[in-house]
Amino acid sequence: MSTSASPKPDSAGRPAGPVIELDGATKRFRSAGGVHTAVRDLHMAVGPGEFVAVVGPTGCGKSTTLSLVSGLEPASAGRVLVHGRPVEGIPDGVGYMFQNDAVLPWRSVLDNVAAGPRYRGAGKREARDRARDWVARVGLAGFEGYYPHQLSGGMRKRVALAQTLVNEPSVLLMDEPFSALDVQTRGLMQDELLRLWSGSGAAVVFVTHDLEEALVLSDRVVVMTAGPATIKGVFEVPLERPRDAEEVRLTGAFLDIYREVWESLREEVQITRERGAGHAA
Ligand SMILES: Nc1ncnc2c1ncn2[C@@H]1O[C@H](COP(=O)(O)OP(=O)(O)OP(=O)(O)O)[C@@H](O)[C@H]1O
Repeated sequence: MSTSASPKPDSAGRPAGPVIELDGATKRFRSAGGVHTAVRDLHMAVGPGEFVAVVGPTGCGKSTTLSLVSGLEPASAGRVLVHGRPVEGIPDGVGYMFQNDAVLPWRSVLDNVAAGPRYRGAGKREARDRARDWVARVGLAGFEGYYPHQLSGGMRKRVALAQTLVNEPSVLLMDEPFSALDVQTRGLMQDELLRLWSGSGAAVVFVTHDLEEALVLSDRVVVMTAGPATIKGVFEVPLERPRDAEEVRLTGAFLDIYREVWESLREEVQITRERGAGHAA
């Protein structure tokens, strides 16, 4: 795993080294049925400006891993660090995007995007100026006054992207943000994300069921085992940037890395399916 070590603090005065670090992180949930281990002994480091995708079988613990980084859930054992500091609550500089977006139906596009900066203390005018800029950057100039119900699914996702990026996160956590979109819109959003992320310096952890999506977007793919999730393998993605989401999947290099990662993932998917069949029997 890359640690992108640099001897000096970054421009925001943050410590050098990985932006995200999981060091033996484990999460156990207590329920009426007893204690359930969701993720176990995770070791992972993500440097500034790195894009890491996490894939694994259904229910293995991918979302739980993101919850540990975002501070939504405390680790039961091990350490989770963001910018070199232990995560206690939601760390500064973290932005998220989930499958269900946080676009509020009663607010216009502009007000939805301006809400984050307002909440973080920006004045009304500054928040709206920044929001207007991001609305344009995600390709929605002219739609500032529209309400979410007047937008297509893809446009709504663009609003959600602007809502997240307007806060200029140094850590971007994405949990299947495009999985509800049709295939074409999904490809467009993948391109859009790559364009907006490139040069932002943000460290991204992107959870997806879709291995193609993982490879199109990331520098590295982390394959998780059937639950409780631990890291089975880490694969560097040898595809040049900038990438075109539609074109890159047709290249020989893409097919080679796809086969290699799928070989690893397939075994875990199979284990999960067999367990499911066992439960159904
Ligand atoms: N708050 C919670 N309380 C109890 N169990 C939980 C909680 N959150 C998650 N789990 C359990 O932890 C395991 C991992 O769940 P998680 O949502 O992290 O998996 P996932 O890989 O993201 O799933 P999917 O692929 O379906 O999105 C599951 O068995 C789930 O039921």
